[in-house]
Amino acid sequence: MASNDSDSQMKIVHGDAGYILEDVPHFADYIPNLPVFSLSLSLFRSSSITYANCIALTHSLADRLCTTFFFLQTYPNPLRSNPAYSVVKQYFVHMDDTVPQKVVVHKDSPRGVHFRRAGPRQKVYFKSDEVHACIVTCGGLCPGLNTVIREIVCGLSYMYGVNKVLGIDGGYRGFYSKNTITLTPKVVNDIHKRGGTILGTSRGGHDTGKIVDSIQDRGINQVYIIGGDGTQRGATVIYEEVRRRGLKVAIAGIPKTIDNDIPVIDKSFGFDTAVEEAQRAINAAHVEAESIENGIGVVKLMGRYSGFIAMYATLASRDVDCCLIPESPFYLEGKGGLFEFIEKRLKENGHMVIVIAEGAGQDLLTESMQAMDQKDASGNKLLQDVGLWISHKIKDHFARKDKMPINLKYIDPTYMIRAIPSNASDNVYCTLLAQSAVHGAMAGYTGFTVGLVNGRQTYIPFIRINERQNKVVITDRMWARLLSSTNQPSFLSPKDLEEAKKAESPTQLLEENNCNDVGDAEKEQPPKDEQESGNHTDNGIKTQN
Ligand SMILES: Nc1ncnc2c1ncn2[C@@H]1O[C@H](COP(=O)(O)OP(=O)(O)OP(=O)(O)O)[C@@H](O)[C@H]1O
Ligand SMILES: O=P(O)(O)OC[C@H]1O[C@](O)(CO)[C@@H](O)[C@@H]1O
Ligand SMILES: [Mg+2]
Repeated sequence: MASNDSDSQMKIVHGDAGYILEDVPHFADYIPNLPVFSLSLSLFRSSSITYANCIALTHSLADRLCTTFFFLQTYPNPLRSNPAYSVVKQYFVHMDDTVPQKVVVHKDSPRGVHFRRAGPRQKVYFKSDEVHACIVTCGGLCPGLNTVIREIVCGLSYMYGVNKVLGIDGGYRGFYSKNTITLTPKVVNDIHKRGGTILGTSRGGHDTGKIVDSIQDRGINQVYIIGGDGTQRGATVIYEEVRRRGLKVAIAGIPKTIDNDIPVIDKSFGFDTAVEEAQRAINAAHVEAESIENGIGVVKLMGRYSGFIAMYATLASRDVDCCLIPESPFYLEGKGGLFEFIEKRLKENGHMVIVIAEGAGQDLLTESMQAMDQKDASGNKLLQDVGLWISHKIKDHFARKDKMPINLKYIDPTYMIRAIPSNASDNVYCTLLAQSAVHGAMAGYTGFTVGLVNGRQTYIPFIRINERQNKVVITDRMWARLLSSTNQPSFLSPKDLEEAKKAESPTQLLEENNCNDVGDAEKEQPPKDEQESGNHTDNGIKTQN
């Protein structure tokens, strides 16, 4: 049984044994079906024309009606006759295929939340020459943006014979304030080898009415929106307005962020590339630090609210002695503080490397500096430079009379790790995301973000993507692994720890239940929210297959 939830963004379908499908919207939810076959039959009965002619006649009439009044009509998927796909056994995704959000389960656990599996469908809701697609990139840069653009253009063209694709220049505001760029497979052929986005990007400038007017005026019927959490929220209101106007326009989101702060999905594209590039900075910091007495290398990495890049770059490098992230509070002075740890490590090893995410320690900065309450055009808080601040603090501390002399080098590669082209693995990931988005839009789905869940491509309702930010859970095993790898203190006071446990209790509960005590879990079904967030993986980020 299906029921519609908040603004029809999520259709919930319940099945046996606690199965829940959090489905994505479809044109059929709000555009009336054209009764093609009843029309054909009535014509056939009432006239002397043959049945075949009658079907052809109604189809052509239906085509015209569809174009004018947005009635729905389906067509066989052109991939059926595509030599690349016709040999693939079971190429089309079964309409009942869904992917579980949680793969670690107990014997008697409910089956839990599922998402619709992405991929090509038997029937499509657009004829190739009817499609007029557009692509827009918003928010900060991220490795792989050009690859996604390339693969949407090539996917539409090579798989579905679609040749009308526009690039929107400079983010959301480009819909109404700039010219468009014509995108063809030839134009995008080499772009995956370049960093950035050939379409340009921006923050702010989201005027829903003007954007949808522009979509309508240009006759666009597929909109591919590539961007982070803010962008996906913007895509949601565009979808809602499109639906309110009853337009046959598919709105498909492709999640982008090197911060990896988008929930539900295994990880965002470009993240691997950013972590890899961060190694070069960490390596340089290490070389500098170990070449000089009491050398300290400080590296600042991106991560406004989520410390995934810092955590993964630290784990990958093995040269890092201390990793500081926004999710884990720390303090400088006194027993158990950062200065004490630095002194200890320098005495042990003669050098050390500190990796700090840009959003870490912002509370300490505002304590010691004048509070800066500025925001960017999208409303994101502008952060103060924690790398510079902590470098000064460490230098000042060790410059005191009774302290050891230190040599500190500060490296800030923040923009360098996101302005590069994607690596091989991200390129493959970008290709799959782009192709899944194209299949979804062609199949009439809308209001969805495409994403990898437990290694499978899925369509996720916008509402699930918007409901929270993905963060490192410091009471999870992955952060514990990092602490044991660097052998750094957690810097958490008992009060901090208590708060962290409270904030992230669902995950912690699940982990505890997994290892120690299943009693409580069996006694009481956790609320829906808790069941969902208990899907943290052993590595904090799931890898793609
Ligand atoms: N709630 C919202 N409603 C409508 N538009 C929004 C909303 N939040 C953000 N946007 C728009 O989305 C675009 C991108 O947002 P933002 O600058 O926050 O980047 P992002 O997509 O979160 O990417 P990242 O933070 O990873 O760089 C901007 O044009 C912004 O105006
Ligand atoms: O300087 P900009 O372009 O606003 O981007 C900075 C922000 O973008 C991000 O990389 C997210 O895209 C954050 O980590 C960072 O705070
Ligand atoms: Mg964001």
